Amino acid sequence: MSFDVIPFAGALHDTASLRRIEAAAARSLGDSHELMRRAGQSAWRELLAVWPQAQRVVVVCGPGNNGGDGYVLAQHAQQAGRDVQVVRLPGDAPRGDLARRAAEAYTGRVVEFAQSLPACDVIVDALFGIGFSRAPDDATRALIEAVNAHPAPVLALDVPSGVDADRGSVPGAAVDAARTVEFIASKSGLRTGAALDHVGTLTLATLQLGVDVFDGIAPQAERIAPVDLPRWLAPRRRDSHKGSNGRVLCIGGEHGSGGAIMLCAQAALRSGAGLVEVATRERHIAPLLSRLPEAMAHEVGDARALHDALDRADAIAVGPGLGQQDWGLHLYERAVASAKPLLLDADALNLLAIRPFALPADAVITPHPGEAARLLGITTAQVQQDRFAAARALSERYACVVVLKGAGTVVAAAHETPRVVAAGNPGMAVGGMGDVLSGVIAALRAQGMNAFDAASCGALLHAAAGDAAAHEGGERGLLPSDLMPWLRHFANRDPYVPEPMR
Ligand SMILES: NC(=O)C1=CN([C@@H]2O[C@H](COP(=O)(O)OP(=O)(O)OC[C@H]3O[C@@H](n4cnc5c(N)ncnc54)[C@H](O)[C@@H]3O)[C@@H](O)[C@H]2O)[C@@H](O)CC1
Ligand SMILES: [K+]
Repeated sequence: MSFDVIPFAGALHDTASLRRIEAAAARSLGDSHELMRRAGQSAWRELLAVWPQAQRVVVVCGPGNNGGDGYVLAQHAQQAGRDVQVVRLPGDAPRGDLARRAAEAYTGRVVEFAQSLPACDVIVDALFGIGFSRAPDDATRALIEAVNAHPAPVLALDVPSGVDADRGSVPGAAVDAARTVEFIASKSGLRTGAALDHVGTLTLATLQLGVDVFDGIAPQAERIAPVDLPRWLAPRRRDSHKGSNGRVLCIGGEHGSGGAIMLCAQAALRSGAGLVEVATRERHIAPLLSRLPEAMAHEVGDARALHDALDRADAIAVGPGLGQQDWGLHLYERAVASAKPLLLDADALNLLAIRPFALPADAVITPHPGEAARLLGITTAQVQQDRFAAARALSERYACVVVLKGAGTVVAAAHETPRVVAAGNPGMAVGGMGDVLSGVIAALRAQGMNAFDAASCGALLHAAAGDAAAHEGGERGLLPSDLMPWLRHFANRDPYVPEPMR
């Protein structure tokens, strides 16, 4: 059976799985070269469809099979009457049989890269694919920089060269592609971290393989996009009441940080919580209630009031503006000890890093890379080098669900396939955005969603709202408050939403 869409649309694979899939595909076709032929041909079709006017095509070929795909494309371009040049580094003639065969079939010009690339309308990046294995040396870096400095758009084959297709990191320099056509299956590393600045628009060429080539190979991660929201956000029952929609308790707002807990509470209400209470400093209560009369706010100096509020809550968000002084520490300890569905963010994570309490089962933490680094005792750069590994390590160390924020948010939990959020934008890198996310996830928990789904759906809802708000008025100057109407929109919307650009 042939198919154009892989069986599990959000499936993401790592390079080890891809090697196994490729081997199964080669066995089923009885010829490895056929795969390369199909890869090069589909990439050529993609180039033709996107840049039909392009007459001059430069194909930058590396020494491996990614280069082999490039020679196949070059041959198609030449046969179609285009002005084609293959450019390669001195010493980068094809090394393996497959790529050599593809190179021999191409009879056009091959030039060695010196300092600059020829004038052209499109550059095809066939330097490295999933075989990229180390930081580029000086000569390779110079070639990558020449590609990026060239005015022509770049079509990357399988992976933008220089991007680690498993981790999403860029150990040296990487090609900035306008488009990347992935072969056979989508790669987990192209959905998170630094990779997102290099991939451009991602498309998938399935090479007309049968579903059987995926037999026994589980995806490493799942890509989730706004179209997936209805999976979790079914329409409400007609006879629901405010109690059945859950009561959220938001804890935080030390002196000087009252806005954080207000944003958290407002986001919880806009994400469908039936009742929202806020435990905060007394001086924040009046401004909070004047902005958000739907919330109930308490001064928590009184131990009885805190006990009752904790007892009533269906889910607790602790951390926004909490501070790390005695007041915050006390509230953090009480929240963790409550054994209620718990969301920890911001200062609650800083307190967790220095006072590692055992978290209640199914707690959710939402660190940004800096907080994740503190929680793991490593550097932020190390977190970003492998965001999947960092999220997994956090979920194991703290026995909780982890939402590792940043470009391509990763949601991880023990015994679950990690999810990567294919939405969100750099306008969301602004103070207060995390407080909104905390409120969203706590609201979904209070409405009965399990921790992993609430974390995934909440991260997606937050990102979709951020994209809609940015679409309205731009990324710069986007405020967390701008997301509020969009949270409501996406929490209720029709099943159909256009796919994002990646
Ligand atoms: N194996 C298969 O069945 C298929 C492979 N295909 C293509 O083949 C690619 C994988 O091919 P390969 O495994 O040959 O690997 P690549 O072509 O991605 O790269 C491996 C080559 O690059 C060198 N290299 C890696 N990192 C380097 C660095 N930083 N600096 C300098 N040299 C470096 C390696 O020494 C090796 O020679 C896929 O991404 C895909 O494009 C497709 O043709 C489809 C079928
Ligand atoms: K490439």
